[in-house]
Amino acid sequence: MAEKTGMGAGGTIPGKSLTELGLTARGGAEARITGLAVDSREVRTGYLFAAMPGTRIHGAEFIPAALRMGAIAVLTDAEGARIAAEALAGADVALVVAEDPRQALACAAALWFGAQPRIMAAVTGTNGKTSVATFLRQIWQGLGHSAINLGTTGVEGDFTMPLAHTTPEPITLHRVLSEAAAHGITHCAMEASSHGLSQRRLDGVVLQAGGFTNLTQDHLDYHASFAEYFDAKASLFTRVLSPEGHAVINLDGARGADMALQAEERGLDVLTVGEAPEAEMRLIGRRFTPGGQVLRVAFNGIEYQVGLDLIGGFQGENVLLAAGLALLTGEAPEEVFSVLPQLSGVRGRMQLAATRDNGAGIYVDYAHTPDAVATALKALRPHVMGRIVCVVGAGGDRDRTKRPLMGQAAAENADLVIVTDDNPRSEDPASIRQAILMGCPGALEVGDRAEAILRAVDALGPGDALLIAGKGHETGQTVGDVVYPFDDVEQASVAVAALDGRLA
Ligand SMILES: CC(=O)N[C@H]1[C@@H](OP(=O)(O)OP(=O)(O)OC[C@H]2O[C@@H](n3ccc(=O)[nH]c3=O)[C@H](O)[C@@H]2O)O[C@H](CO)[C@@H](O)[C@@H]1O[C@H](C)C(=O)N[C@@H](C)C(=O)N[C@H](CCC(=O)O)C(=O)O
Ligand SMILES: Nc1ncnc2c1ncn2[C@@H]1O[C@H](COP(=O)(O)OP(=O)(O)OP(=O)(O)O)[C@@H](O)[C@H]1O
Ligand SMILES: N[C@H](CCC[C@H](N)C(=O)O)C(=O)O
Ligand SMILES: [Mg+2]
Repeated sequence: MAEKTGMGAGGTIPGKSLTELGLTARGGAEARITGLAVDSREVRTGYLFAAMPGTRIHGAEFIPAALRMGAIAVLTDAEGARIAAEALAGADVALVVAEDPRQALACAAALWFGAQPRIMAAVTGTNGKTSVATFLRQIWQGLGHSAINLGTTGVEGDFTMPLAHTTPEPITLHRVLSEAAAHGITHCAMEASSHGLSQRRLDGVVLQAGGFTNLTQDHLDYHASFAEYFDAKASLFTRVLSPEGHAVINLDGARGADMALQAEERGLDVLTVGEAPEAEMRLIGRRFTPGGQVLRVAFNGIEYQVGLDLIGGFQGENVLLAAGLALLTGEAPEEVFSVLPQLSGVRGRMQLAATRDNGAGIYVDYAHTPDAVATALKALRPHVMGRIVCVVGAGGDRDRTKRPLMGQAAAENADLVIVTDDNPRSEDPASIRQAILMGCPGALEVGDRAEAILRAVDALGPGDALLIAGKGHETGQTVGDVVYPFDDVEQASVAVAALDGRLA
């Protein structure tokens, strides 16, 4: 889905001066603008064009185009001002040169739209953001609040909207938040992706609390090193949250202790959760049941027993993090623990998609990192008496180094692995599969995802289970620039129907 990044006055919102948006133009020019756009193609008459340094090209290259479209103000950095010096010299335009133009844009967008839900929490980490944000939204709803979660699966809850990014760029983000507030939404749980944090996409949001799940390998195509990736995630606690904010850290998650330290050093009020003995909200016992798990949790000297209809220990971890965020945003512990049994699973996360006539279960999960593949497969073990089959692929135009590690995680934790395609995008699908196969040389290679699922389902005997990893809630397979309709849950049902003779 294309995200419209421009947003103007549209006749209802009065224009605002640059000063009102916290921006100072060179030479003191005081323009009154009618809208903001980060893409020159969305500029309209009277707009401010934010010319950002991109990963492919500097947005300043598009300043002449933006001026032709009617921009009367430009926000950029020193390099951008240099690039467009000629176009800017001859134009009647207010020029704002900021040291950190992305942060300036984030704050300007917040001021432009001027409203957000009163209570906001952001969740970061490699895996589990969507899950925690969705559980937190459900907890708030269970306690009677009008709430949304915002991220990979769009805006969900009491106000819905599709989104193209996990953390949208600031103009889209603040437009959505102000519309949600106008619809009476008081509580919002949002995801903070590492791209979003490093591009300052959420720097203008007023957050009460931040949550951290874990940090393992992903996105090393974008971040120069793992340390830089950690710093991007840590910036939720070290920059975005105000020092009066709260942090909830999953101590069981990789790098949890390091993240807690960062949050404490910033002076945040930190709540730690997990099985670790030093966790303040502590998981002291867990029993898996056929359809879920029962947790025993100790908090503030009281023990709570919580039954969850959720498969996978990691989902229990995510629920505790969400519960911690609910507590630090003002809810009472006994009320929070009382609504946890009502939580329902997140679409495409350990979702039981179909069951064969012989009883074998087929699960769809969004595992698209090495740790997630291992975690999801390990999570299935206590529920499976027979073999575990895994269908796995890796996305094109994403971290290449994670591919063999995903293959290895599948081989180590499943009994049969089928390597297939998952959004090859601009890359050659066969070479992505080859990279995965380096980590699981004994695996079967079936490029066509529908056929891979069919063959995996066919391999299931009584007591076996299948994990279809990587696409979760997605409804398309992106090959080149084309998105073909594709839904793992649907394909699982189709395969079962075909093999168990349930077709009409
Ligand atoms: C790597 C990345 O995050 N890129 C995002 C970034 O693009 P960029 O800055 O690199 O853009 P660029 O192509 O170099 O262009 C530079 C500037 O020129 C502007 N431009 C470009 C063309 C034009 O005609 N006119 C114009 O003004 C662009 O709007 C941009 O501001 O800013 C763009 C505008 O906001 C985003 O659309 C784009 O997301 C791309 C499409 C993307 O795929 N991002 C993914 C990787 C992403 O952000 N994912 C995260 C993480 C998901 C996870 O957790 O796994 C997410 O939050 O979704
Ligand atoms: N706490 C966790 N620890 C390890 N793995 C997890 C955890 N939570 C979720 N996962 C794995 O990660 C997958 C994605 O979960 P989820 O969508 O909640 O993560 P995310 O951080 O939002 O991902 P994205 O980066 O795509 O936004 C799940 O399907 C599961 O395989
Ligand atoms: N937010 C993740 C989603 C990956 C999902 C997987 N299906 C893929 O396409 O790699 C990303 O954009 O890297
Ligand atoms: Mg997500």
